[in-house]
Parts: sequence; C-alpha cells; structure tokens
Amino acid sequence: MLRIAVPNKGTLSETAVDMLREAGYAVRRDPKELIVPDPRNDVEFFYLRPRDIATYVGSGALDVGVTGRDLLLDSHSTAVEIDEFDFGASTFRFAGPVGEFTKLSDLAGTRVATSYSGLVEDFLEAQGVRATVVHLDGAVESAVRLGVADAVADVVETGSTLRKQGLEIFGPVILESTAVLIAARDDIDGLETFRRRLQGVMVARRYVLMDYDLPAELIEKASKITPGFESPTVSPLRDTGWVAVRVMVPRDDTNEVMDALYALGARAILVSSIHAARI
Ligand SMILES: Nc1ncnc2c1ncn2[C@@H]1O[C@H](COP(=O)(O)OP(=O)(O)OP(=O)(O)O)[C@@H](O)[C@H]1O
Ligand SMILES: O=P(O)(O)OC[C@H]1O[C@H](OP(=O)(O)OP(=O)(O)O)[C@H](O)[C@@H]1O
Ligand SMILES: [Mg+2]
Repeated sequence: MLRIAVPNKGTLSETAVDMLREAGYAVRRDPKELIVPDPRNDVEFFYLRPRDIATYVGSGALDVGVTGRDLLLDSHSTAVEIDEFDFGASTFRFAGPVGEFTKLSDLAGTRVATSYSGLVEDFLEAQGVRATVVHLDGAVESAVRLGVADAVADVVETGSTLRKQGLEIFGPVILESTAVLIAARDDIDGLETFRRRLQGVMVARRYVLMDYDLPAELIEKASKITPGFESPTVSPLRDTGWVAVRVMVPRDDTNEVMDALYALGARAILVSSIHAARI
C-alpha cells in the first residue's frame, strides 16, 4: 500500500487536495481528519504540515508526499523531487528597506530574517557571504521594521507583502519554487499509477479538446496550427471534400487557435473540456 503525505494547511493544501479528488482518490471530509485510508486504490493519505512532509518521506516513514521545492531543500531531507506540479509557484528572494541594499555582497555582516534558514544558510555559504541568519516562524517582513534583522529572505509571489512593509527585492534569485512530488526512491510499488493519475489531472486542466471540419486539402496547414499530442485524429465526412479533425489544444491558446483555424477555412469549430486523461 502506497503511503502518501498531503499538506494539511497553507497555500498548497487546497489545490493538492482538489487534484487528489479529481484523480479519483479519497480525500478528507473534515479538516480535523489526519489519516484517510483509501483501500479501493490501495493507498493511504496522511495530512501533515507542509514543512514536515520532506522529513517523513526522507526518513522512509511515508513513501511519497506533496510539498514545496523550497520546503524540501530547506529541510535537508534525503527525499528527492520526482515530479513538478503546476501550482504553488513562487520565487525565494532577499529583500531590504528601499534603497539600502543593491547586491548580494551588501549582506556581509548583516542579519537576515527568514523561516527557511537551511535554504538561506546554504545559499549564503555557496556564494561566500557571511551574514547572520535569524530564524523566524513567519511574517518575516516585519522583522526589519521591528529591528531584529537588517534584511529578509522569503517567498515572493506577487511582491505585495514586501511592498507594504517598505521593502524591495535585491540580489539574485535564491530559488524558483513550485509544488513538487517527493519520494525516498522512485521504484516504490504503486508509485507509477499514482504519478500517472496526477499527470492526467494536470493534462485535463491544461488542455481542451477541439473538433472542427476542414476542406481536406488544408489538413497539412491545419496540422501546423493544431499539432496535438501525437498527431490530430482526421476522420472522413460524407462530403469527400471535407474532413473532421479532433485534437488537444492548450487551454490558454484556445481563442487564438480558433481564430487561426477559422481564417484558414475551418468551420464548426467546437471546444470541450477534458474530464480526465491518461497520456
Ligand atoms: N504566496 C505564497 N505564500 C506562501 N507560500 C507560497 C505562496 N505561493 C506558493 N507558496 C508555497 O507554499 C509553501 C509554503 O507552505 P506553508 O504551509 O508555509 O504555506 P503558508 O501559506 O505559508 O501557510 P502558513 O503560513 O499558514 O503556515 C512553499 O512551498 C511556498 O513556496
Ligand atoms: O508576494 P506575495 O504575493 O505578497 O506573497 C508572499 C507572502 O505570502 C506568504 O506569507 P503567508 O501569508 O503565508 O504568511 P507567513 O509569512 O506567516 O508564512 C509569504 O511568506 C510571503 O510573506
Ligand atoms: Mg506562510
């Protein structure tokens, strides 16, 4: 039975749980539930703090888990990233009072507040900058104003939290993070099915199915606009001068692709959502 760690709180939790539900797994009905057995799929879910997930997986107590790349690296766990998800994207950056810092070396001899001390210490050491890392649990943007640090290092998504505290980003990108699937090893029984199901959810969200009718002689040109995953499905119509085409298209490109197909001569262009996929 595959034992899977899922974030019980925080930014990653809701999307991770939605993905599991869409992939056909049992999810908790009440936020107090910590363990959710799913015998039908031969898996068991453990709802844990995102920050602790790498520790559980690295130690072998659990087989796989969903967490953030930044949390994985910060934990110094031996678990490894095996897949990347398309949610939870953020960057990890240094920030300081507007106008006070311009480059990484300005941090020498200063105090840097962060809740990711493992990650920040590793980075500063690799870059040869000697600074004191002040560990805080969260809301680190207040640390400068309150005088416990000169600069901060934190998760930045829109940057609005920093701006509100009179801070600005400086120096190199410490890390590009996203939600990831981590495991102690990649040859665990049942892991491939779990990965394929989650990939299927991502594909179903990212793509739409497009159907259109096309004068047969235009199929080469249309295939350049809609190449599909492998290749478009082309079926005959009763009128031999026309064909019907079915193809997957990235959801974000839907309208541009419809415009281009219409301009080429395609008609009856229909778009439908993909409910589930196994690619
Ligand atoms: N805007 C964001 N704020 C915080 N974390 C984010 C954001 N966007 C993505 N993440 C990712 O979420 C993970 C942080 O998980 P965490 O549990 O700390 O979430 P949180 O929203 O900060 O929850 P809390 O502060 O209540 O503990 C990290 O991997 C981080 O990169
Ligand atoms: O760039 P932004 O879009 O403003 O988002 C980033 C902010 O969001 C998170 O804070 P969170 O609300 O999780 O509080 P925390 O610092 O206590 O974890 C993160 O720690 C940053 O402070
Ligand atoms: Mg947080």
